[in-house]
This record gives sequence, structure tokens and C-alpha cells, in this order.
Amino acid sequence: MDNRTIIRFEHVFMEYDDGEVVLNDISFDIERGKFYTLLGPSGCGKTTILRLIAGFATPTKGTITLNNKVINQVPANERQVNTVFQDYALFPHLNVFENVAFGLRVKKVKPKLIEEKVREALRFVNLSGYEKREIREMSGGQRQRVAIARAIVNEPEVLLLDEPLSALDLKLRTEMQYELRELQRRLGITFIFVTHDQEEALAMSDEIFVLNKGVIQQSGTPIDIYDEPINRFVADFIGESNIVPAVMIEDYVVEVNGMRFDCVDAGFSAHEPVELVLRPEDLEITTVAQGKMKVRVDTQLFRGVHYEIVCYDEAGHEWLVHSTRKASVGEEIGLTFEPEAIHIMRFNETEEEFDKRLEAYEHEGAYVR
Ligand SMILES: Nc1ncnc2c1ncn2[C@@H]1O[C@H](COP(=O)(O)OP(=O)(O)OP(=O)(O)O)[C@@H](O)[C@H]1O
Repeated sequence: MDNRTIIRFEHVFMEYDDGEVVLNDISFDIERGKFYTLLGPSGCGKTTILRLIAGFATPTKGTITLNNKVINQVPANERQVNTVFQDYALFPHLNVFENVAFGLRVKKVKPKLIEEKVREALRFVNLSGYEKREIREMSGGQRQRVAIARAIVNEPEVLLLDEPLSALDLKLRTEMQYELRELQRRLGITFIFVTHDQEEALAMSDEIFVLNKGVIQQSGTPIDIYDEPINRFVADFIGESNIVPAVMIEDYVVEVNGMRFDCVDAGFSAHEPVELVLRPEDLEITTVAQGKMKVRVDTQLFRGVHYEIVCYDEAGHEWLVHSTRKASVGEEIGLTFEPEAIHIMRFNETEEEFDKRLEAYEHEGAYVR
């Protein structure tokens, strides 16, 4: 294992007592000092992964390594890992200072050092001066920061954050997204953040793991995952998409609903059935004559930054368009897009097969079948 890797999961399975398989052969590496997000729908196993890292649960099968040491059986309090929970789990009867100091007092750290460390942690989360405040006198965002201070005061190597922003209203949530990202940069430690909100994951992360039904569907940078989703689940879960059954005619040419388009995808068999993905913001409205396809506008909603327009092509297939340009319901318009905007997904391709094909295509100009 190279020195950058701090956590490794190798073929980890998790079953609870009722026999439900919650994690099904999970393997991944977490590098030091990066911001990771586990993203997926409710019940997909995100919290279970955090519990395994924290030591609140033991895997049924597989190995979990922290700093080159297998930790399957290491108790939670002996791991350099701290968790910030969704409900913050603060002590309501203690003030801000004592909430943050609690763990250090339990460890019998000297009072002078506790004073120093707590003040430092509170400074990190911009709560200097709030030491004597009662928890009930703090706002949601401030409580959140107390919970983070309480976790970082222990100087963990890894901070686990389980949907820490879900109780906040939208504006505060956005502010806290900036704060958390900035805090991670300043601390330089590894953050593993859980959310089911794809925009939050895209905005905050260095790396995202997209999970569904106990399996990692895809891992990568936000841009990789947004631009090159590996399958229908990921394409659908990360932002809105037009996902349409299509056929590869030859390299760089795809046919959908009887229309042929240039694309930049290669490495498929001739006439291989595939799925074509086009993001609504990549479709541009033109006149019928200038468009690559002709559609009729069915509905239009004003969304502030853009119009959300639903249209149908001549084969009766629906296309969602996000455009700053207004159309009229019932109008026939053209849609155009760049060949690069088309993304082709192979049916049931694994992440490794996909990466191999992408790499061959990008670096060697060779095709992988
Ligand atoms: N202690 C437990 N005993 C039995 N089953 C459990 C236990 N904890 C979780 N599960 C089950 O494991 C599955 C995954 O749960 P987990 O909490 O990891 O999902 P999640 O992705 O974090 O979901 P959410 O976003 O709703 O918190 C669920 O089906 C859940 O019912």
C-alpha cells in the first residue's frame, strides 16, 4: 500500500442479523488529506461504511486497513477517527467549551492543555468568544460548528461526517458547505462526508463514491462522474439527463430514434445497442432548419436561471432542455449540440471495463472491445 493511502476496504461484506446484505463486496482506497463523499439514496449503505470505519460495527467478511494496519477488531476509541453525527449529539447540559473539552477530560488530559486545544478548535470553526454559551442558545449552524470542534479537538486523521447539513435550511446549508470545504483544506486531514444530495457532493468533494444497494457504482472526481457516468443509475442520480436507447453505427456515429449523430465515442461493436446521455443544459434551441433534430415544445417552466422545456421528437421521444432562451408551447423548434456533449454508455459495463475503454480512447487512440 503506498503512503498516500490511509484507509483501504478490501472485499468488504456486511450483513446485519436479519440476513440483509447491506454491503456487497466493497473495495476502495481513501487517500490522505482529501475530501471524499459517499453519495447514494436512502438505505444504500453509506452510514454502514462510516460505522465500519469508526469501529461501531465489524464487517461480516473482508478487511479494513487504517495506516497499513488491519483494524477489523480494533475498538473505536483506539482509532484516529472521529465522527460528526447528523443530530450533532451535543450535551445540552454543558456549555460550548465543556462540550468540546469533554473527550479530552475523559482522557485525563492536563487542564492547561485542554484550555489551549479547545480554544484552538473553536478558533478553527469561528466560534472564539462563544465558550460560555449554553448549547440551547446556539443556532443550528453554530451547533454544527460546535460538533465539528468537538471532533477536531482530538486531532483525528480522518473525520467522518454523517449528513451533517441535513437539518439546516437551504441558505445556511450552502454557507456551511463552503465552510466545511475550507475547514478541510486548512486542517489538511481526510474528510469522509455522507449525503444523498448530489449537488452537495459535486460542490464539495475531491472524490465521490456513488453507491446503490450496497455496491459502489462509480468513483471519481465530480467532473468525471457528471460528464462520464458509467451507467443509467449514476447518470440519473447525478443531475438531470436525457437517457435514450441508441445504436452505435460505427466509431463516432450513433443512431437514436432514426437520427444519426456524430459523437466522440469509440470502441463499440458495429450496431451495438447502447444508451445515449445528453444533459439538458447541453441542448441548444435553434430554428428547425439549423437543428440536428426537430422537436415540438410540450411544456415550459421558468426556473429563474433557465427555462425548463419538455419537447418531443418525431418518434415521440421526450427531451428535456434547459435554456436561457424562451420557446412557445406547441412550437416546432430545432435542437443542436456539440458531438462532445453526447456520452455513450454500454449496457452493464463494469467500472473497470469503462475506465479501460476510456483510457485507451484518451491516451492511445486504440479501441477496447
Ligand atoms: N443496526 C442495524 N440492524 C439491521 N439493519 C440495519 C442496521 N443498520 C442499518 N441497517 C440496514 O442497512 C441498510 C443500509 O443502511 P445505512 O444506514 O447504511 O444506509 P444509508 O445509505 O446511510 O441510508 P440513509 O441515507 O437513509 O441514512 C438499510 O436497509 C438498513 O435498514
